[in-house]
Amino acid sequence: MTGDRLAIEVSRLTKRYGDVTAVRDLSFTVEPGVVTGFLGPNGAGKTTTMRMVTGLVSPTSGTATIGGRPYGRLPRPSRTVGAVFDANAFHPGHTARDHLRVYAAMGGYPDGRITELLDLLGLAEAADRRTRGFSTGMRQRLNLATALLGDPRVLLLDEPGNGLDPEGMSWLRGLLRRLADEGRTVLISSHVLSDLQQLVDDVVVIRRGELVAAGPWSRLAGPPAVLITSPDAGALAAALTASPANGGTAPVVEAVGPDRLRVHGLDAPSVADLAAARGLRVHELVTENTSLEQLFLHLTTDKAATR
Ligand SMILES: Nc1ncnc2c1ncn2[C@@H]1O[C@H](COP(=O)(O)OP(=O)(O)OP(=O)(O)O)[C@@H](O)[C@H]1O
Repeated sequence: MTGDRLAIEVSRLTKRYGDVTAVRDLSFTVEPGVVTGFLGPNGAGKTTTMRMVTGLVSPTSGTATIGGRPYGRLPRPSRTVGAVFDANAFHPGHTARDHLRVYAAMGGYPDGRITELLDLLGLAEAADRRTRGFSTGMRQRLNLATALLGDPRVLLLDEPGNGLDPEGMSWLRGLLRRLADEGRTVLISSHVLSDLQQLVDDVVVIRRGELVAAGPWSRLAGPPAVLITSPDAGALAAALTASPANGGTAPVVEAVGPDRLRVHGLDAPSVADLAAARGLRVHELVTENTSLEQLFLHLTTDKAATR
């Protein structure tokens, strides 16, 4: 399947466990060639959804397909989809190489692939050590190596950054970026939103099993705000709200301190020009991008969810 671009399609997926509805009527698409972040508070249904996509859990209703087919109907599922769910699923007495040998034998992959992956995942030196002494970061690397054995076109990783130090995170970002650039489909869940921000192109946000938002991160984040410090903040706020921006609507101005304003709907040069035209003093002007964390909190609080 080398070179295939396979989207994941989740359509009206529902999973009930007795009285608990873990996932409810959930639909979204994960595109190939980009890294998609799967976000949601604890218990939102991320793992259940990923398990349904990989055929480990059967849906109560709805479908999940990869390249148009359910996981169970893919011709060679383990060569098409690599998934990581549990960072601790190793035999403690096995070395990293033993662990990969077992999985390589099951999938019919050559031994050369093991050495290649131990190198790629930065585990060459630890290859012959028993996994019982592995740090969480090393376990994450070994899990990823296991998922990559079949050179899959689709990767589903549940919290792959857990336990990685900043250097490990930066390495993981580079690796996932490269895999996506090769046209693979990469879906990762994470709690550490600041780590994801520098990595994801698209996001899918769920809450209590339901979709809250999905799409390119840059679109969901919206245009940046402008943070301005001015001893003439009051006069500047009045001038800004009286000035229609490009689209004809006035910018929204928020007071964030006695001499600080946050301006939405007008870019930094326009704010500066307007202040200069009115003879108002500006001490500081900063463009402020929405963080993934801000968007996440905005989308997953009760107030947002009941809109
Ligand atoms: N096998 C199961 N039996 C009963 N309830 C379950 C089962 N698996 C998950 N649940 C419930 O379904 C809901 C969603 O759980 P899930 O693990 O999918 O969420 P999550 O978003 O991955 O959470 P976390 O970020 O905490 O891992 C939770 O209320 C959980 O308790």
